[in-house]
Amino acid sequence: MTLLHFDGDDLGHADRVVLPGLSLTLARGQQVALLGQSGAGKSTLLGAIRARLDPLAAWCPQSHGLVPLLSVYHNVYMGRLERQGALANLLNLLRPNREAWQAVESLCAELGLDGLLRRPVERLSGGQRQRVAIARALYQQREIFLGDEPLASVDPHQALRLLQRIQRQHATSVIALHQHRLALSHFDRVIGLRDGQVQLDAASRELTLADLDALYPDASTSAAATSA
Ligand SMILES: Nc1ncnc2c1ncn2[C@@H]1O[C@H](COP(=O)(O)OP(=O)(O)OP(=O)(O)O)[C@@H](O)[C@H]1O
Repeated sequence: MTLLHFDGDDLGHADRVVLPGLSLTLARGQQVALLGQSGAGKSTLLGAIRARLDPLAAWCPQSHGLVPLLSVYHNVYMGRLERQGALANLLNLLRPNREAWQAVESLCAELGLDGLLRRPVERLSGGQRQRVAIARALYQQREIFLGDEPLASVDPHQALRLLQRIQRQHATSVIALHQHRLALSHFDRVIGLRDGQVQLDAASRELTLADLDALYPDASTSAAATSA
């Protein structure tokens, strides 16, 4: 079932079109990997998809969007802020309610963040912050998952585990990533951007690593990406 359709749309930013005349259809029930070299427009496309799908989509941004001074618990809890009234949120900031605490605790345990709920995010490693950002997106409990390189700062084993966790909860996802083997093995469809266009859009089972390499004109980038 069609989820959204871009029909020759110019996507970009206030003063700059990045993806001119973009045509693309996304369907429910598809796990989509979004590839392309740095600057190809992955974040721009994800932003446009997010704007169309809100409030159906959970969002895990590239910059993580965490509040460094607040605890892991509070950062994850923020995923559902808009579902509660202001007073409930304020009280929960001062003194977490037990139900919310348990839910966040069990989610964090699944992501290898056990024992860290009270720690300010500024005192976490890059990979731990990444997992907090994923936990916050999972905590949103939306139908669709949109992730802008959510697996960038974790090791390959963790990346696989986190991806499986994300996809178990979301039958539909669009995730920007640079791990080509994962794109072929754990996604239904690969969309590849290059030179402001969708250069590749195919079922992952029909693709090879060489097809994905062609999205990266810089050979060294390509070697780094495919080795993951
Ligand atoms: N807010 C903005 N205003 C104007 N131009 C922008 C803005 N954000 C990004 N761009 C430009 O749009 C182009 C695409 O950027 P985008 O962030 O979408 O690429 P990307 O594929 O996500 O890159 P990366 O892998 O490095 O995150 C780049 O040339 C970038 O400089």
